[in-house]
This record gives sequence, C-alpha cells and structure tokens, in this order.
Amino acid sequence: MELMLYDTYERRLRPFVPLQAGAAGLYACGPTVYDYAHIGNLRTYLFGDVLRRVLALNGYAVNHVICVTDVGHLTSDADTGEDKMEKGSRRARQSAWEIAAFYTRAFQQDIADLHILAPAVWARATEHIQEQIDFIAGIERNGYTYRTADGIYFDTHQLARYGHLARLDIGGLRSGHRVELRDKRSATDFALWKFSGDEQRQMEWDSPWGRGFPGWHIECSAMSSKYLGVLFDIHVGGEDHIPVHHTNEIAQHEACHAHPPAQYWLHGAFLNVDGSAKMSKSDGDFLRLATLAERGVDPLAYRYLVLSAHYRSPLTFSWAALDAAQTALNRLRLAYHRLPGGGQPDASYQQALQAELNQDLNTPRALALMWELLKSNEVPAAAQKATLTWLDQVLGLGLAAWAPAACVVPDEVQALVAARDLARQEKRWADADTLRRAIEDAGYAVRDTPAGTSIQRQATSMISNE
Ligand SMILES: Nc1ncnc2c1ncn2[C@@H]1O[C@H](COP(=O)(O)OP(=O)(O)OP(=O)(O)O)[C@@H](O)[C@H]1O
Ligand SMILES: [Zn+2]
Repeated sequence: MELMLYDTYERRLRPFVPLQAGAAGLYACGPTVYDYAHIGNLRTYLFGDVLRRVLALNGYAVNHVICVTDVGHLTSDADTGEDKMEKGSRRARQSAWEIAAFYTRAFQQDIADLHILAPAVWARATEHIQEQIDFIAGIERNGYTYRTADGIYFDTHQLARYGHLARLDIGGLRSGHRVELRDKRSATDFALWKFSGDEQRQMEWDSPWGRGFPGWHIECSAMSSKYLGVLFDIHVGGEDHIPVHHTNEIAQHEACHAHPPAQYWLHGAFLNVDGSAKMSKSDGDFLRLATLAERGVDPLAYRYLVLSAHYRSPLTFSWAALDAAQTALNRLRLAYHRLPGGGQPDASYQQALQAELNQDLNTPRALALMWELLKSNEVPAAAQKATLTWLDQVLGLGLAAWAPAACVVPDEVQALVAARDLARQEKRWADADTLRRAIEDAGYAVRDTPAGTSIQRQATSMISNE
C-alpha cells in the first residue's frame, strides 16, 4: 500500500519513496531549551511521532533525529535581539548551561509522558560546534558568504531559488522599508556565525572568523548531515519554520552541496488559542503538559485530542475539547479492557485503517473507523481487540498497558458514604440525596448495587455506568 505524504516543497501529495529501500531518515527541529515546552510545541512533536510510527507500520526502519537548540536562537528571527538562552539564564539566575540541561530534561519527560518515542539521536547544537564551523567553511569556499562587523552572513542573492520552499516574494521582501538592514546586504541574508564582540557571553567558541557562536540555522544543516547524510528522506517541523528556518537550511545546503538536505518537507499546523492566535511562550495562555496534569487531565488525553485533528489543520485549544478527548479515551480504554484476547486482527479493517493513515496521516479518519469497528456486529470481539492492539502501534495510547486504577476513596468521602447508607436505611431520602450530592462534589460517583454501595472516582465513573 502506498504511503502518501504532503510535501511542502512541492505543495502536493507525493508517494513516499525512500532513498534506501526499507529505511527512512527523519530529522525534526527540536526545542529551544530556554523554557518549558508549551502544548503547542508538543503538538508538533506528536505529529512527528505519528509520522515515525506510520513509517514503521509500513515496514521502514526509521532513523529519527531530534535536535536540541541550546545556542544561537535569537529572540528575533531577523538575526537581531538576544540569544534566547542568555535571556533565559538571566531570568532563572542560572547559567545558560544549567538551564539548557534542565529544560532538555523537562522536554524529554514531556515527550515520554505523551508516548512520543525517543529519537535514535538527540543532537545538541553546543556539542556540534566543529561540524557547524566546517559547514560554514564549505559555504564560504563556494563564495556564498560575506563579513560584517557582527558576523559572517549568507548572501542569499547568489541563490536563484532562494525562498522556494516558502514561495517567498523576494523582491517585495528585499525592497521592504521596514526591515532593518544594518550591515546586511539584503533583508533575507542571515547570520552563519556571530561575533561575541563586546558582549559578555556564556556560550562562545573560537572559529576561523573570530570568537563567537553559530547562527540558529546552521546547527540543523550540520547535525542532519552528520547523522543522516547530506541527503536524507524527511525533514519535519512546525509551519512557522517554513519562511525562515527551513528556507535558510535549504539555502545552506544548496550553497554547500548543490541540493536541499531532504527529499520531503512536512510541516505541522499550529495549536491556536482564541480562534486564530498561535499558542506562544510569550502569551498568557502558555499551557504546559504539567498544567493539564494539575487539572486532572491525563497527558494521553492531550495526545488523543491531537490525533483527532489532521496535522495540517489548525487546532484550537479549549478545555471542553480536552474534556471530550479525556472522555473518549476513557471509553476506549474501557472498551479495549473488556474485549477478550486471543484473536487475530481483522484484515479488512486493518487495511482500511492503514489506508487512512497512509493518506497523509489521516488520524481523525482512522479514529472514526476505529469507533465503527468497536460497534461492529460482524467482527468478533477478540478480533476487535487484536485490531486495536495493532492500531495502537500508531495511536500510541498504551491501551494494552492500561488497567482501571484501584479506587482509593479518602476517609472523608467514606464517611459521607457511610452517613448516606445510614440515611437510606432510616428512609431519610432527602438526607441521602444531600449526601449523594456532597459525594459527587468531592469528585466521586455513588451507585447502589445488589452487592452494596459502589463508589468510583468521577474520571473513571464509566466503569460503573457502562
Ligand atoms: N502554537 C504552536 N503549535 C504548534 N507548534 C508550535 C507552536 N509554537 C511553536 N511550535 C513549534 O514548536 C517547535 C519548537 O519550537 P521552539 O522550542 O523553538 O519554540 P518557539 O518557536 O520558541 O515557541 P514560541 O514561538 O511559542 O516561543 C517548532 O517546531 C515550532 O514550529
Ligand atoms: Zn532546524
């Protein structure tokens, strides 16, 4: 079955044909580790994870690399402003190295909680300074650089196809009056190496051009080449990377190797807040995975929510949508748990599900088909379960590992239950109702069964009502 992927470079769906039979090299631009990731950032990594799992389902051995940007990403994409790491360091009153280590670990914990498979390689920019210097030297040798007072710049005028990925209006951009050029020859030119100058920097290195630090884009060119080769299969990132970061990665590769780094470019759409604004670190609605957990939401409910939208469609965050995802996940887990084991996957559903996933990762359609399977009278229960187990290789919801949590009822709730039982025995029905409401307000559902009173936490209340 053919795997179709939407390639931003060509703006069309293309069948996936790997460079090497049976293998797929996948590079993802990773976090800038000056702060926690927000759930918008995490949406982009969930998309990368689904892609990786769908590639594996199609039989490819995936070599997945995620970079960690721990130097050189300035607060403005136009190569001005402060290094985000130095800024984060001042805010936290810790060294840039300490915050890089701290937020890298926090990010790795987030992705583990979301069942995002760990990459084969975590590539840290600060651990690949020599590779970046070598890459810049290659670009320089081919005549695509110039020097200014503050760094070595890429001369985008030299590349006829500069900006093709983003279909940039180069003429418009270059004649734009609002772009501050300073020493740059053109608005689209970008820094490959910045000099430390008089600035007191924590992260800086010697180079053939002077002491300083690499620009943001060169890290990905250098590290993807090192781990996946100068031409690899798929490059992914969030849609904001199209006009600048990925455009410049491509330019660097064109200048050094005369071709782009990857065969396919895939981009995930944003998680928005309030309709159309992208969730950002700078805004007040910065939600972390931990914020969701504090409100009693399972991280995997967020995974389910993300799977319920196509990766190229914007997704607007709301607590109501997240609650609905939690409810759906609870129902799915319980349904799976109740089905008998020992079956084989149903071949026709398997094929239909894979066809949806192979159509540019159509997870919402795959989920709809999965619910249809669970209602089917034709597919035996054990085959339903086996099909779900198979599908969960891509969904990553950990269905087989889930078990209903033992319900530990706090003492004060048990006291309310006992008081309600007594009220019922004494036929004080109004008291019993008041006590039931108090139990529900405490987050528990109470049910009267022939075997006695049963009590469940609300989040798992479907255990008693299905
Ligand atoms: N709201 C969002 N929804 C989906 N992906 C996002 C969103 N914001 C950023 N991303 C993606 O997250 C990834 C990590 O980006 P990075 O850690 O550099 O964060 P960032 O761009 O500094 O975030 P922010 O813009 O919120 O400050 C990138 O691939 C980026 O495209
Ligand atoms: Zn990158």
